[in-house]
Amino acid sequence: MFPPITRVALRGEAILTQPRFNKGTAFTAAERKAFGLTGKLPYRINSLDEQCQRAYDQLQSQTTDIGKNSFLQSMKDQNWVLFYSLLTRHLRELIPIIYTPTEADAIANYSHLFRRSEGLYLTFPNRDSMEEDFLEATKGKSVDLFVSSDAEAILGIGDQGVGGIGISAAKSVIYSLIGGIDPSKAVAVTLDVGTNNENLLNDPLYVGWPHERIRGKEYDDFVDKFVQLVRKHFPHSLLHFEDYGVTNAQRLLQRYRDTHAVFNDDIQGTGAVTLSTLMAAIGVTKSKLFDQRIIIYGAGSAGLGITKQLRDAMASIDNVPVEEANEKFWLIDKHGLITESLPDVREDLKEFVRKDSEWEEFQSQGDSNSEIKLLDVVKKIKPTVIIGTSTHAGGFTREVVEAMAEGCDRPIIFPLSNPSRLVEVDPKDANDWTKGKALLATGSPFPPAKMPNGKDYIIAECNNALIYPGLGFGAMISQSRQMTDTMIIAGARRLASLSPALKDPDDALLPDFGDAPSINFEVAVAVAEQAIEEGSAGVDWKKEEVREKAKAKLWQPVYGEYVYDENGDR
Ligand SMILES: NC(=O)C1=CN([C@@H]2O[C@H](COP(=O)(O)OP(=O)(O)OC[C@H]3O[C@@H](n4cnc5c(N)ncnc54)[C@H](O)[C@@H]3O)[C@@H](O)[C@H]2O)C=CC1
Ligand SMILES: CC(=O)C(=O)O
Ligand SMILES: [Mg+2]
Repeated sequence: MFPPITRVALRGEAILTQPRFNKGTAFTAAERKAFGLTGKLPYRINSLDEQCQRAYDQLQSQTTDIGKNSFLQSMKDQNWVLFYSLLTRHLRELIPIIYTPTEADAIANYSHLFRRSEGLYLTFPNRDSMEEDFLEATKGKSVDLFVSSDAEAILGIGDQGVGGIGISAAKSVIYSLIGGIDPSKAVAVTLDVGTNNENLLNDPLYVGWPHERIRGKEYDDFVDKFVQLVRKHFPHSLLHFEDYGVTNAQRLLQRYRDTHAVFNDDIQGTGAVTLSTLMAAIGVTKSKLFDQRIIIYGAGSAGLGITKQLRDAMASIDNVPVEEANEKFWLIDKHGLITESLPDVREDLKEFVRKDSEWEEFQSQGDSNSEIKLLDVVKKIKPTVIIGTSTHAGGFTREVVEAMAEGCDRPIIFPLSNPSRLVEVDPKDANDWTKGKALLATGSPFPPAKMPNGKDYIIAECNNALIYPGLGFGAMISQSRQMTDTMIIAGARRLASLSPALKDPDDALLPDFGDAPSINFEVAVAVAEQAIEEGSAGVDWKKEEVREKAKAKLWQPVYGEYVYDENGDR
C-alpha cells in the first residue's frame, strides 16, 4: 500500500517546486498550514480527480502531438502524482504521446525544445568529475533503477547525441506508469560521448558535447566508470541499457551480465515480447516454434535479440539442438541475405550465416547485383514468419507480402520498426494484400484493419514496453543479482498465456496496451517466481508469497498525507 503518512522536510516554495511532493491545489488545509502554503495557493482545495480533469482540458487545448508531449513534460516537472494519474486515466490515448511515436520527434528536436534537466548527464569531457556528478544526482536516494542510453541508435532515428536522455526518461516513466516502480527510485542517464549526427554537430543550439563519438578504449573506460559507480553505490539496482549502437549493445551486455543485474531492452526486451507474440500466433496456426521458417529483416540489436530469443525458446520448448534451431532463421541486412561470402559480417551473427552453396543461383549474377534480396529469400524458402527490425519504411512490399501468402496459409508478419512512419509495411496493407489471412503485430500503435467479413482485426502492439517494466519489476522485487535468460522466458510465457487470440483466433495477438499495468504485473510475478525457483533471488520468499509481496511493492500515483519534519525526505 501507499504509505499513509510521509515526513517531508521542505516548506513553502521548496515543496511547491519539488515534483515528488508537490500537490498544488490538493494540499489540505492542515498541510497548507504546516508547510507555509496558505498564502501561496488559491483558496479552493481540489481533489486529484478535479486536478486531472483540469489538466486533461488544458492538454486538449494543445493542437499537435509534440505540443501535448511538451505539456506533459512540464507536468512531470511540476507534480508526479498528477502526471502519472492523468496518464493512468488515459493510458491508450497518452502513451503514444509520451513514448513512440511522438517521443521520437521530441528527441530529434531536443536542443530546440529544451526547458530543464531530466536526469543525469554524464559527459565525456567531464569524466574526471563523474563520481561527484553521480553522487550529487543520487544524494539521499535509494535508487533501484538506472535507465541509461548513449543514444547511438534511438528508436529507428539513429544517433541523437545528448537527446538520448529523452529515451532514458521516457522508458523510466513507462517503468513507473506500467511497472509500478516508484519514480523517486529511478534515475534516467545519458552518456554523452559525442555524436556523429552532422545536423546536430552543425546546429548552433545543440546542447550536447559537439564532438564526434569517441570509440575504442576511451569509450569502454568511460562506460565502465559509470557501471562501476552503479555497482559500488547501488549494488542491488537494475541497470537498463537502451538504444546503444548494435556493436556496443551486445558487447556491454556480455561484459556485465554476470556481475550485475543488467538488462538490454532492445535485445532482451524485444526478444521477449516478440517470443510472446509469436507463441500467440502459432497458437492460432496450431504449429510448433520449430515448424517455423523465420526471416529477420534488419539484423541489428533488435533483430539479433529476437533471433536468439526465438532460437533459445525453440531449443528449450521443442527440445531440439541449438544448431538445428539456428537453421530455421534467415537474417537479411542492408546488403541482403547474410551468407558466407558477404564481407564484414559481425562476429555475433556468425551462428546464423547461411551457406553459399544454398544460394548459388543468386550469387552467380556478379558484383553488387549479387545481393540476395528479401523477395528472393521469400520465394525460395517460403517463410511462415517475417519480422522487420530494419528501419526500412515499406521494406515489405506488396510483392513480398503476396509471395509470402502464396507459400503459407496464415503468414505471420511483424513489422516492428519504430516510430510508426518507419514501419516495414502498414498493417492495413498487409491485411488487404493477404485477404485478411496475415497474423499481424507492429512496434508502434496502428488502427485496426478490416477483415473480409467486415470485422475489425486489432493490430497487436509488439513493443518491449509491454514486457520490460514487468521483467524489471520482477527482478527488482526479488532482488535478483542477475536477469537470467530463464527469468526472461518465464515472463514471455506468462505474457503469451494472456493473449486474446488464445480464446478467439480472430482477436489481437497481444493484450491491449490499455491493460499494460495488469499484464506487466503478471509478468513480474512470473519473473520473481522463476528467480526464487532457480536461486537467482536475493529475498527468501516462498513462491506462493510472490503475488502478495509484489502487490505491496507497487507504487501508485495517489496523494499520501504529509507531516512536516525537519529530518524528513526532501
Ligand atoms: N517493437 C519494439 O519493441 C522494438 C522495435 N525496434 C525498432 O527496430 C528498429 C531497429 O532497431 P535496432 O535494432 O535498435 O537498430 P540497429 O541499428 O541495431 O539495427 C538496424 C539494422 O537494420 C539494418 N538495415 C538498415 N537498412 C536496412 C534495409 N534496407 N534492409 C535490411 N536491413 C537494413 C541495419 O544495417 C542494422 O543492422 C528500429 O526502428 C527500432 O525502433 C527496436 C527495439 C524494440
Ligand atoms: C521500442 C524500442 O525500444 C525501440 O524502438 O528502440
Ligand atoms: Mg529501444
